[in-house]
Amino acid sequence: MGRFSKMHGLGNDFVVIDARTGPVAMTEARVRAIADRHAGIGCDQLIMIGDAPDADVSMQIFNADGSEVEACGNATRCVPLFVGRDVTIRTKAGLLDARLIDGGASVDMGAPRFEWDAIPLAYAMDTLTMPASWEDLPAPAAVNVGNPHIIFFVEDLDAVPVERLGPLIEQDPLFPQRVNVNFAQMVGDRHVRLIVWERGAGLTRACGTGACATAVAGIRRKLTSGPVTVTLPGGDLVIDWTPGGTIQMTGSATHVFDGEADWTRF
Ligand SMILES: N[C@@H](CCC[C@H](N)C(=O)O)C(=O)O
Repeated sequence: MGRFSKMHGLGNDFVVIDARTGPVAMTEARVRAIADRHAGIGCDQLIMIGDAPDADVSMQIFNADGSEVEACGNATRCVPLFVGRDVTIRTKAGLLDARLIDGGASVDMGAPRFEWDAIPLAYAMDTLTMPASWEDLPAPAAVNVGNPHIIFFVEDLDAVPVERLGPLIEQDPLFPQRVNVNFAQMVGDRHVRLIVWERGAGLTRACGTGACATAVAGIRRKLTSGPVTVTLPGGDLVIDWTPGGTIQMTGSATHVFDGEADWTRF
């Protein structure tokens, strides 16, 4: 039997497995079965915490569709809560520092990247105002914050057909590794509303890296300046970034329950 914790950051939920006590073989099919909300435990992402030679712990991140990815902001805030103290975390996107605060955590998410081949895009173009549009949504920005994001700043967020456009853009051949799709509306000088269609997970209640990418794109476009409050369907994150620096993300992290499961049954 293997132990796990059910956790979430603003309703973006995780099955967190402690692989420090023994290896857990995770296949794409097994992740999909565990993440299944009807026949499995149910989660947006499955997180495996392990040992790391150069950090307190390592974190592996799997989307609900079984794909392994580089970064997950909301899960990163859950890691110090899971471990019980401030931690350095080795991820595929680099080494991250996560500090516990009252009710959540603050994380240094590293420096964003803007080069077209770092997003990555299929061919060279300006990533601040992309010469591309989907239906009547023009000129998005692209940012890599460990994982790839595209951000549309819109006038009326409620009018965007997120569930129709999200998967279409996620799978567009312009994005060789697919993409997380962010729809954002400025609602104040330092306040943005955001809905995210996540690569490999679909519509989630919150996306930490999406909030980081959106705040960075808004600051680069001079629509806002940090710290920026990002309101997602699941609640608020505060994101701070100054050009040339690293991104600071602060917000809640929640432990729901602990359980045991026989992973070979999935
Ligand atoms: N929910 C996450 C992002 C998870 C990974 C993402 N779907 C991807 O494929 O890159 C967050 O809080 O950042």
